[in-house]
Amino acid sequence: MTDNTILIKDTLILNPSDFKEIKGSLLIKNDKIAEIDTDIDESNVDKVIDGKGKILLPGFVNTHTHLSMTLFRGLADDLSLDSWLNDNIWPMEANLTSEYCYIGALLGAIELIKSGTTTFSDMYFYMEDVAKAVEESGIRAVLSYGMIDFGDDEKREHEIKENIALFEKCNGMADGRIKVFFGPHSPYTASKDLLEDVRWLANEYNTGIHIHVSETQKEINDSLEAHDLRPFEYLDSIGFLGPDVVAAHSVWLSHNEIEIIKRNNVKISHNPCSNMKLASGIAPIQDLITNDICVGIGTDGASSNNNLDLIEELRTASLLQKVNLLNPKALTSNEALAMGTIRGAEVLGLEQEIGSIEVGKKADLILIDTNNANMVPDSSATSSNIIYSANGYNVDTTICNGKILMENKKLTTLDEEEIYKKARKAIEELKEARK
Ligand SMILES: CSC[C@H]1O[C@@H](n2cnc3c(O)ncnc32)[C@H](O)[C@@H]1O
Ligand SMILES: [Zn+2]
Repeated sequence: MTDNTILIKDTLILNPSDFKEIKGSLLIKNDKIAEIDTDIDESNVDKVIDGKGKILLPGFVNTHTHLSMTLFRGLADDLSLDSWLNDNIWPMEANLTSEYCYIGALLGAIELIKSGTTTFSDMYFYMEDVAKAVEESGIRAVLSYGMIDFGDDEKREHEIKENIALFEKCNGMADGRIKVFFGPHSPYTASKDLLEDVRWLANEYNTGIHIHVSETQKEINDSLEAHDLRPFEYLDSIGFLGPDVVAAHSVWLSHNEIEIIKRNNVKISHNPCSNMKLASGIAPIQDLITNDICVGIGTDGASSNNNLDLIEELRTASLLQKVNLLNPKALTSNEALAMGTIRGAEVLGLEQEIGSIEVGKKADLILIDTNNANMVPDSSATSSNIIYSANGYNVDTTICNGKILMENKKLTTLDEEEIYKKARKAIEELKEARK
């Protein structure tokens, strides 16, 4: 079989693992980066992309989302987490079907690809249908089934069976673009037995765990009441934590909990827009980074954000730390860019494959077009122009696993209009079913 080659020529390559900039070209061979040089011969190359006036970056990594929830965008705004979830989202989710989750995931995949995200980590229901959307769209994903048992033994067994079935069916699927984690929803919805079973299963299957932790003050108070311990103290006390645990939100942390996170090498997914919109709080991200804790970025679902634009999420993360600490040097544009790429890859245990631009790594790459009003002039450092000035709409090309998913803003794998039509119909039906 002959190699499939793509040359991205005459571009500005910015590698967030060392922030070195190269003016030159990059050659993709099949699914991997094959060569990076100031000049690469373009004869015998299957496809040439002109990168002039563009910045080449690794694709962004969204470490916490619920892709099918894109259907619920704008459905329940201006609410606290408690009321958003209990009175609005859970009643809507009761009527979800595999088809709705599939359409919601396709809708989300369009938004991810268009705004430069090539990998996302998801915890939700009907995950085999999300896997189907991942396979068809060409994106990369870490999928987990969201397990909730509220202490019910029968439910626990069912939830565990679902996540194991997902692992057995989908781990390694889509040419290896899909990995499966275990997804206990949170310490307040998953019993101690379920959390202990998940810890054992993650070791047995040699995979990761995706969980919401310490999102609101209410969660801290409830945990203190139930266990006399804060959420991370409780998870530590039952031996749940480890380097394979990805804790979303992690907003309300005591000094002792930061120590616990560090000691267990737990990975954090920071979700600033969702935390702001639900008025949950401000996570101590600068503190975590200073403590050498690995922090990636995530949007959470589009129902609590309300979009999946990681450039906007990184900008918000940076500005929020600055204003919270009254320190303009907090979460710099370099730190934010790393958080959206190489740190995100580390959070998901994928740093050997993705997250930076290096020969031998997977060709998950994006081009940002600087010839847009909001990016001219580019007198600042390149990372500053991306984090402080750009947004997802400036992405014009997205490549995942060596395959072009969007070129010059045109999607190659998904039919936008068709999916928008189906998504509009799906949410109307779901709203009708709730009445
Ligand atoms: C059991 S599948 C995932 C479950 O999580 C819900 N969810 C979405 N966003 C949040 C959040 O910020 N905190 C807690 N739970 C969240 C989602 O609606 C599903 O029910
Ligand atoms: Zn979430």
